[in-house]
Amino acid sequence: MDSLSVVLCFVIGLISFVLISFKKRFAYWKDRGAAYVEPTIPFGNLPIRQVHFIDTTDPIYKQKKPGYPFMGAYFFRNPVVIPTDLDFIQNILVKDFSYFHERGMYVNEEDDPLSAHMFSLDGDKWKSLRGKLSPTFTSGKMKFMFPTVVDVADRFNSTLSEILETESELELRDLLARFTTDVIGTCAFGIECNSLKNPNCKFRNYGAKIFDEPLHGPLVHLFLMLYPNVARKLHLRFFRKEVEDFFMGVVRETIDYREKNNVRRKDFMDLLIQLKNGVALDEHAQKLGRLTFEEIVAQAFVFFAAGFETSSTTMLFSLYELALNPDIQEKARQEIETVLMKYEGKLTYEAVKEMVYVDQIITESLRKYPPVVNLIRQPFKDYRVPVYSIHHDPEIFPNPDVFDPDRFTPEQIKSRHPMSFLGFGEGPRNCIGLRFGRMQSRIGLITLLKNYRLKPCAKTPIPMVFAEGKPILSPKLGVHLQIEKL
Ligand code: HEM
Repeated sequence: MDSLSVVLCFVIGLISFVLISFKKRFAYWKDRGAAYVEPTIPFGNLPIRQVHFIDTTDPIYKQKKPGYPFMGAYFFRNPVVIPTDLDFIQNILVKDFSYFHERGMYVNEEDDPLSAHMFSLDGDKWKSLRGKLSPTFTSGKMKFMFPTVVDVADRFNSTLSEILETESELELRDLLARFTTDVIGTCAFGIECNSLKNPNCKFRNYGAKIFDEPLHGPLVHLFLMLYPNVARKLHLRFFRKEVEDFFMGVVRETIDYREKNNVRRKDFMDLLIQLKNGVALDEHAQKLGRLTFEEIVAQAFVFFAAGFETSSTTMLFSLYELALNPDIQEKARQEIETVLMKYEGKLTYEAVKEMVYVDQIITESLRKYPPVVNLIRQPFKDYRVPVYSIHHDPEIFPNPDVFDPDRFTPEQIKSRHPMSFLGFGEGPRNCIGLRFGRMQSRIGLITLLKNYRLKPCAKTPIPMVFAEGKPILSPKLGVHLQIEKL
């Protein structure tokens, strides 16, 4: 045989080997009698072009088959479960939680201490942190932080009103991200960063870097999740070093200052410092040991990362829908005025709790535009609960494209399956910051609706187009609205 024939044989052999191995792998769901979507080599059921995360699961969910609790799919060569039945989802998230408590995210404590935060950690470390930090999110603690959030909202309002002296149409995505950055900057780090007034505020710049300029592209992210041990050996990080240095520096300075000057404030940092010093925050809470400095930084960081963009996009989509639905906007404004009159014009914790229609608007916005579009659980296979698809399933929410806050009256909620709304996830691994997220979104919305009327303008994206490749559901080109001072 000449050398060309040898090379040809080798190439043909290699291709045959790869094809047979893919074929074998792609028989996984068929062999088990599951309902599945036919995969293609090499991406499985993943779309080839750069897409939003919705597109990784929604086309599969839409092919769901009656009588089957899930659709089998493949992300590259890996079999993935896309649950389609709400009882089955309840088993995963709640009833069988003891088997489904892991997310399987990449953590590299040594090279990248920020990655060791509660969202990514699994096993005993997650359990211990969740136990330690749950008492920081009780309704009592929310009441304690409420005045701090209202102060930030007041500052936000006065800066916005200054901007509106010269402009009437504004892009709101960045503006609202600045508001929630200021809230979390104040509540998680105790830093008064008026990022709205100061566009070069470091908190906003580093916050934007986390989501808008991730260190790696989607392929490397997948590599980190699929081969974490190799990635750790290669010392691969998840977050940029400069982001780590910034957050480490801020937390170190804050703790040093507070401990030296005996400063106590109504914020998460105060609660985290107490945990560092071994103080049990809740009489019922188990004493689970102290938090180390690195653990404090990683948790303060995740409060920031998980808390600012989720809440700002919740407000953003709510305002977008209110601008398109002036009747709903007026009804909300009337509720705000009526309740405030009862409380002598003061935005108190109790007043906000009474504004139930505003809360229904937030929930309806989270239904139509859930910031986290898939929930991940990884017992032994990858499970992706398709939140966006469930929220848009006409069998669960008739006319899903219509924005209707009345879907969330107590009677309507009772009439549906408990797993039909998953905006904050469900079960013991749901969103720990749910109360805080709702609180800051309510305060922000109330402040804006009380003082301004919102209308669509020529630049408003109708219909909404989502940004591709972003972990949090967000509009592609921001949301421009016309804002009138009342
Ligand atoms: C409207 C605002 C928010 C939304 C829609 C939201 C949504 C979510 C969702 C869907 C999850 C995953 C739940 C699951 O897998 O079942 C999650 C987890 C988490 N969220 Fe939020 N979130 C919001 C605000 C916040 C805030 C303000 C904080 C912190 C201050 C926060 C901190 C976290 C953390 C630490 C986790 C991981 C919990 C764990 O693994 O134990 N979130 N969030």
